[in-house]
Amino acid sequence: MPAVRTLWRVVGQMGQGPACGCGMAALPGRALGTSPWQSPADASFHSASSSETDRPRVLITGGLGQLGVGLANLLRKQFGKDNVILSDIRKPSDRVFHSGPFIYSDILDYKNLRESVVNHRITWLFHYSALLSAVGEANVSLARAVNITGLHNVLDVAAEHNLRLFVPSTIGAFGPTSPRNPTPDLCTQRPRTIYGVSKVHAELMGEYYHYRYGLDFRCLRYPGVISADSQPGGGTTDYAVQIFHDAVKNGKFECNLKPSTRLPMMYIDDCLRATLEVMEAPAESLSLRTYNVSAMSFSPEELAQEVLKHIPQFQITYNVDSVRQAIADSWPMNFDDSNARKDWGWKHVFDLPELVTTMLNFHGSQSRVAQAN
Ligand SMILES: NC(=O)C1=CN([C@@H]2O[C@H](COP(=O)(O)OP(=O)(O)OC[C@H]3O[C@@H](n4cnc5c(N)ncnc54)[C@H](O)[C@@H]3O)[C@@H](O)[C@H]2O)C=CC1
Ligand SMILES: CC(=O)[C@H](N)C(=O)O
Repeated sequence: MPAVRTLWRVVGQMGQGPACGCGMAALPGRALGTSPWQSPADASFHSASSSETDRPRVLITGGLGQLGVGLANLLRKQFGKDNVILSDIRKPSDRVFHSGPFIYSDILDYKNLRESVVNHRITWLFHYSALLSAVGEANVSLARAVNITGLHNVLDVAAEHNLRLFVPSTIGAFGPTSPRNPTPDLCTQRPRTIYGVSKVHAELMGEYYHYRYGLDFRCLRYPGVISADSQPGGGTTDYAVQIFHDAVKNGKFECNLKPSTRLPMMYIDDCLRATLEVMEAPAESLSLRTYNVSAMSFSPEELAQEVLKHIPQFQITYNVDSVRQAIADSWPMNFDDSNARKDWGWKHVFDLPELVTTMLNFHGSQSRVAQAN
C-alpha cells in the first residue's frame, strides 16, 4: 500500500490531515478520525481478509446520469454485483433499482457521504455528480455548489478513508486561449464556463491532494460521450446523442450547433473502459494524474453525412443556440491523448462509422420493439 506509506510519511512531517489544513476548524464533524490517520494498532484491528482486499468496494456518486448506470454495469461484471454501489439524489427506475445496490447520497452533505463510505466499506470512489456545461451556465450558483463544494467533500472523504478516487474532467476544462487543434495534456487552461472552471479546480485539487497527502487521485478528461440507452444531462455535445434518436424516429433533426463545429467525441463503451483501465493501471505507470482521452472528432455536418449512408431520406437543419455555440467555439477541436496511449496503453475501439452503425442499430431495434407492442 504505497499510498498509505506516503500518507504516514507526510502526516508525520506535517502533523495534520488535509481537512485540518483547509478550513476544517469550521466543520468539526469532519475531524479526521479513521485510516490513514488512525494508529497502526487500530488499523490492524479491522484488517480485511485477503478475499476482501482482492476486489474493490465501489461507490459511484451521481450515478443516475448519462454515464453512471453503464459504469455500474461494467464494474459489476468485473468486481461482482454487490461490490458496486450506485448513488444519487434522484429516484432510480425499477430496472436500475433491481439491477444492484442503490443508495441515496448527496455529495453536498458531508456526513451522509462519509456514512455511505463507512457503512459500505468503500475502497474506490467514482465521483460522477456534476452540472454539465449548458445547465451550469443556466444555474451558476448550483453548479458552483455541486461541482466545487461537492468535490471538496469528496476529496476529504477520500483522503480520510484512503480511497482510490476517480474524478472525470472534460474537454470543457480548456478555453479560447488553449491550443485547440490538437490540445495537449499540459497547456493554458482558461475556460469561460462555470463547468470548465470547476473541472480545472477539480484537476488541480486532486493533484494537490495526491502530492501533499498521497491521495490516489486519477482523472480523465472525457470528450463528448455518446450513449444509446441513457440521456445526456444538459451539455454542449448533447446534439450528438439526440441526432440518432430523431433520425430513426422522425427522419430529421434540428441541430443547435453550426454545421462546421468540430469537437472530440467518444462512444460510451470506450469511455467507461478507459475509466476502468486507468483505475487499474499500476501507480508507477502514471506519469500524470490527469490525462486527455480521445477517440474521434467530427462536426454536425460530418455526422449527418454518416447518418445519410444508413437513412438516405435523413434531413438535418440548424437552429443555433448562442450559449452552446459560444461554448463549443472555445473548446478543443482535436484532443492529443498520446500520454494515455503511452503510459497505460489506452486504445479506442469506436471510430465514426462504427459509432453511427451501433447507435442506429440500437435505436432501430428499439423502435421496432415499440411498434410491435
Ligand atoms: N456525458 C459527457 O459527455 C461527459 C461527462 N463528463 C463528466 O462525467 C460525469 C458524469 O457525467 P454524466 O453522467 O453525463 O452527467 P449527468 O448530468 O447526466 O448526471 C449527473 C448526476 O449528478 C447528480 N447530482 C446532482 N447533484 C447532486 C448531488 N448534490 N449529490 C449527488 N448527485 C448529484 C444528478 O442527479 C445526475 O444524476 C460528470 O462529472 C461529467 O462532468 C465529462 C465529459 C463528458
Ligand atoms: C463534454 C462535456 O463535458 C459535456 N458533454 C458537455 O457538453 O457539457
